[in-house]
Amino acid sequence: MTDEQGILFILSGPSGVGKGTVRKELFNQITDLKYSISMTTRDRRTGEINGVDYFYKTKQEFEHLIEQNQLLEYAQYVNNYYGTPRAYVEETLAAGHDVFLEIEVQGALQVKENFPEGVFIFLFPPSLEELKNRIVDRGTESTDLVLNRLNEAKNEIKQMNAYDYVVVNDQVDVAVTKIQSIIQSEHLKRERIEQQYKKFLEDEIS
Ligand SMILES: Nc1ncnc2c1ncn2[C@@H]1O[C@H](COP(=O)(O)OP(=O)(O)OP(=O)(O)O)[C@@H](O)[C@H]1O
Ligand SMILES: Nc1nc2c(ncn2[C@@H]2O[C@H](COP(=O)(O)O)[C@@H](O)[C@H]2O)c(=O)[nH]1
Repeated sequence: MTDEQGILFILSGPSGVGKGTVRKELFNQITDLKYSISMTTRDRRTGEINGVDYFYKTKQEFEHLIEQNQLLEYAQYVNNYYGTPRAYVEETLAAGHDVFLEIEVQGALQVKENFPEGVFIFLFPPSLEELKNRIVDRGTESTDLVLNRLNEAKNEIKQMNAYDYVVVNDQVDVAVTKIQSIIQSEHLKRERIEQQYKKFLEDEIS
């Protein structure tokens, strides 16, 4: 057991619930958290930057990454691939930094199998009506894609029991404060376990 490894935090929840908005505000408050930039085959939206919002890949490039086992998890979500680069996450955690993933539910469940010690947070909408308004008002998807994403949302919400924490995103600042508290308490929990383990080893030697 070592206290050098960082903690992996996974934020997921339905499209449009506000994961990106909450994550960006969280990163304004906590500067020593590292964001894992995902790979995707979806088209770049206006204003998005390759290497900042995502690494944009062709389907062929993405499937090559899958074959090379370079993804910690990946999912097909509404006709596109999305995935987390394995090397960045493993190397950053090993260097002692916390890593933050913002991913959909199928991918989060894969991470849970490989990294059960991760901290899984589900961001929940105040209502389905509000979720729909947020996706529509964002204006980034066609009507068909909004409907596909809302259908996915219902399946995703059914799986929120698999998460360690559920945070309602009614007001962004309140959701951010709750996630900050989760991060702090997870650190305290691990410090206490570490101390108990060290004490156990000392007692055993003496
Ligand atoms: N608490 C909130 N109250 C009102 N509007 C919000 C709130 N949080 C986010 N929004 C708005 O909802 C829309 C969707 O937010 P955002 O893009 O962050 O969602 P997301 O979960 O990251 O979506 P996706 O999974 O599709 O990337 C944005 O227009 C954002 O400004
Ligand atoms: N399984 C993964 N899901 C991811 C990843 N990166 C983002 N996402 C999620 O996909 C949907 C759609 O995203 P959008 O940018 O097209 O709106 C959303 O829920 C994202 O959180 C990933 O690496 N793996």
